[in-house]
Amino acid sequence: MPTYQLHNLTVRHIGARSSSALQAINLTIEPGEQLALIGPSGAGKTTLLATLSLSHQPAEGSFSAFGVDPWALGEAVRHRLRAQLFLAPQTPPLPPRQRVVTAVLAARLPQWSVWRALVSLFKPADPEAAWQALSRFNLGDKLYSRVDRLSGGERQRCGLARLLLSPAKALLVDEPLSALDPALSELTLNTLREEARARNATLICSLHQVDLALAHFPRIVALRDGRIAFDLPREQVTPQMIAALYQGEQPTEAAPQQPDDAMAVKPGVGACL
Ligand SMILES: Nc1ncnc2c1ncn2[C@@H]1O[C@H](COP(=O)(O)OP(=O)(O)OP(=O)(O)O)[C@@H](O)[C@H]1O
Repeated sequence: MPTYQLHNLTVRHIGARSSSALQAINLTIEPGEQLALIGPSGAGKTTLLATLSLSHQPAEGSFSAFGVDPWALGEAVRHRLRAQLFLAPQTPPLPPRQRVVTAVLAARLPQWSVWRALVSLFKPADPEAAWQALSRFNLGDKLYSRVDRLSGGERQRCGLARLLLSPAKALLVDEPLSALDPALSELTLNTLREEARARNATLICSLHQVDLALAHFPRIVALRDGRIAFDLPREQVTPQMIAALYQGEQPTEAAPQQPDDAMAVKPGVGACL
């Protein structure tokens, strides 16, 4: 059963004056797949991730997650389905005065009773697990720091450490590298991919760094103006396609990277732009 199946999907933002944020989206995403969403600013990447995390109800078309249409379910059942999905937004909503350990352990709230959750606010329930998750993003030393004392990149990785503690089977990650240097970007993508592989979870990650998307992800879904421009194995993505996708835009380039495994496309994508 696919993790997601979208057919002719249209999504509109409430109150938006312009046309749909997503139009005629067709996508089938299998369990364990790892794919990158690319495309210029405003293309619809965040909207698609929000739709996949059940934050936006589609206006038209059909949508299923784990074989069911979440919007045909009652609120309580849909809420339980949400526990299977984890969206890591670009700017994680972390309470500023909270300790990092508490903020990270909050990923387990859906699994806890109200009583356990309340107690954990005062005495973190499993600091060792939080430390391990943070350490995988090179952030173990911030376990007891206050969230508002973290740098932008540290906050971003703190948000990703939450993902490691959630039991989700679909990991949705929105521009995780926007505040990270090249070495941490590499570490972050490797950690996310390892985690997804270890739990056979689906990983969908939006990226502005086209070279990193091609180096790390076997499948590339490109959006432009709310539509899928192409959906291809990375070996079939050509520099010309990338140039056309970003025509009139400037995709972000990271420092030169070595692909982590064999790939036919040379990531010299920036050169043609
Ligand atoms: N809350 C909102 N209300 C109205 N329109 C919105 C809202 N959020 C996004 N949009 C519009 O929807 C379209 C898609 O935006 P979205 O944020 O999904 O793009 P994106 O590809 O993630 O962009 P970026 O790379 O800049 O983050 C844009 O035209 C944007 O202006």
